[in-house]
Amino acid sequence: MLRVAGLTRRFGDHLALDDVTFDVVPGRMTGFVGANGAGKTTTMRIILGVLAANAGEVRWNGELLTQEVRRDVGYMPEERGLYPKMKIRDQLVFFGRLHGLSPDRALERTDKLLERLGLAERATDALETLSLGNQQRVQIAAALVHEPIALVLDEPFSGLDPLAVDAMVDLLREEVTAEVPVLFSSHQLDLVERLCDDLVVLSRGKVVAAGSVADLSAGSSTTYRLVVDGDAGWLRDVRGIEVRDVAGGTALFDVLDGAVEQKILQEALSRGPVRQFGPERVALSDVFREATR
Ligand SMILES: Nc1ncnc2c1ncn2[C@@H]1O[C@H](COP(=O)(O)OP(=O)(O)OP(=O)(O)O)[C@@H](O)[C@H]1O
Repeated sequence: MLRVAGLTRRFGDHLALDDVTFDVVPGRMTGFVGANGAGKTTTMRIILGVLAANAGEVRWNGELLTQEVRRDVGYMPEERGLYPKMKIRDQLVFFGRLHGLSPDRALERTDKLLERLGLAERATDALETLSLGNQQRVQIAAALVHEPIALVLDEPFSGLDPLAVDAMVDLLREEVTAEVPVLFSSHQLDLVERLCDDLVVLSRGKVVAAGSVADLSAGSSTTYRLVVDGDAGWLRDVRGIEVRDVAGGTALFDVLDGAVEQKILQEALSRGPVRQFGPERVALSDVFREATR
């Protein structure tokens, strides 16, 4: 597990990170979201040791993250860091070697990744001759080539077309299944909602929400939605709930007494077909807006 604990970073008078603490757990994909300037890139740079913190620490499986272990973390920096004139296969092999792979293994991994990312035919082309989206695919390959123990990816999906997003998502899911903790930042909340198991929301340098996407979007679990074919107005006479809204067959209500929920379902079924019944979920964009207000 990757643990970020109490990270604080100042740039002059500006407090960019204020006691930032969260975990990136193996077998789970963690989304890192926050408005422009919230401190995501700064946090990721500190994790990778590119930038120093004023206070706090980064731990890997309980131990302080050393430079040696950092070498095994896959990183996709915001500023992207590839060589424009170098052939893409050569540079991926180079990065694999830099991180300690044997020449054979580096080549094997490179060709597998190029194949998976639909770039096998471009293997001997210089990076700069590729479209920006394809350059980004090479960038993710560079983060993955050395079989990293954890992945820290700064905006890996920005600028990608839907097919490239899917190819990258498949690759990342394989890493997650192999118990590699994955942290990625993104402004695309729909993508984050689709992909992530866990979420960390940063606002002006502070963690303002963290936890599983399921928990964060469960909202107030006492608010229920009922959708029936007939009129749901009868709910107004039920004790133990507070009706928020009824429009035809659709009703939104708060359960004040836990036991009443199943009785309502039975009553609704006895009156006709029930199309929907359960706690109301909150869209991630609303969770984000609420947390960063
Ligand atoms: N090298 C630096 N010198 C001075 N200020 C910096 C430096 N790097 C970051 N900052 C400031 O720290 C704050 C956090 O920036 P950071 O790039 O980490 O945010 P972010 O969440 O990644 O934003 P974005 O979504 O726009 O990429 C910002 O106010 C930024 O201006």
